[in-house]
Amino acid sequence: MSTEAESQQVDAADPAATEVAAKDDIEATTDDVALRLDGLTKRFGRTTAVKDITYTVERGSFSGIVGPNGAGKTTTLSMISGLLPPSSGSVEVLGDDVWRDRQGAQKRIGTLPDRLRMFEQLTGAQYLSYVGSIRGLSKSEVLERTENLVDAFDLRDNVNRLVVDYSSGLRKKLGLAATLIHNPELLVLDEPLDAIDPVSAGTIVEVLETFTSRGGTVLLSSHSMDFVQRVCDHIAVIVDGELIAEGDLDEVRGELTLEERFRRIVRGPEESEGLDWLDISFR
Ligand SMILES: Nc1ncnc2c1ncn2[C@@H]1O[C@H](COP(=O)(O)OP(=O)(O)OP(=O)(O)O)[C@@H](O)[C@H]1O
Repeated sequence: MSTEAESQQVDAADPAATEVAAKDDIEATTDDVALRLDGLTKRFGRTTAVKDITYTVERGSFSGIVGPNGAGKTTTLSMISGLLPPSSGSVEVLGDDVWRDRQGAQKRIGTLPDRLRMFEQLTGAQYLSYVGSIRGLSKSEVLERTENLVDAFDLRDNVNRLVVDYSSGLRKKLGLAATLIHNPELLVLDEPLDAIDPVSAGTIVEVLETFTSRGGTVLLSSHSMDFVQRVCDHIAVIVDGELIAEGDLDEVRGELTLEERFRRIVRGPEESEGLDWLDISFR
């Protein structure tokens, strides 16, 4: 018997060693998880916007949440980011309970909320510097990272203009750049490509793919099935606040395109009904 095999046999007979090995296994598994939702629920008065969602996102993955309008995507992402307290259930980011140590968790998360408020009278560069400084970066880090982000998000031509003059797409790009300035481990992005032109979308996807290739994790919501299908390796479908399908892209869509699968899951009416009067073809 080899020395290694002998030691394995001895370890297997030793309860303490077995316990250590089991603990290592659990830690290895926990290490692979970026986000764990357990029974996450949000009620607004009589409306239950998010119902008992249990969901796990692996570290390094590019995960997409899809669902019809009002399904509960924004509410879910807001609870994950520490912006909206859950009614019940828990959110763990990289092993830490977000709602037990919100500030600690937020250091590890970069958030692009649904309606991002910005300081309108700052220039793009000043806005990034401001976000960097409240994130606790040194002056030199702020300067260096602002420069890098301006280039990465192709904001050079607009960086000295006031935010108030930015278009919706430019605001979104600036907001996305700001989510990265503190080098987070998890990005939580609500509709990141909303109002973004195709060229800028390509730029953003490149940045996000670089982020995941270096161990970061992305969780985003989107109404664009094309985009989700192109970039996400894991998908969750939420309807009426409930998680009704999740898995790898191929598991969720099967033989169909994601858009077809989504339509079947959500069962929207194929045609608009009751709008017969909306017809000018014989005028
Ligand atoms: N602050 C609030 N007070 C009351 N109801 C709310 C509040 N925020 C959200 N809701 C309700 O919760 C449900 C889920 O809303 P949410 O914004 O999370 O959906 P969504 O999937 O992001 O929708 P969309 O795709 O249209 O952005 C909706 O019925 C919405 O009206």
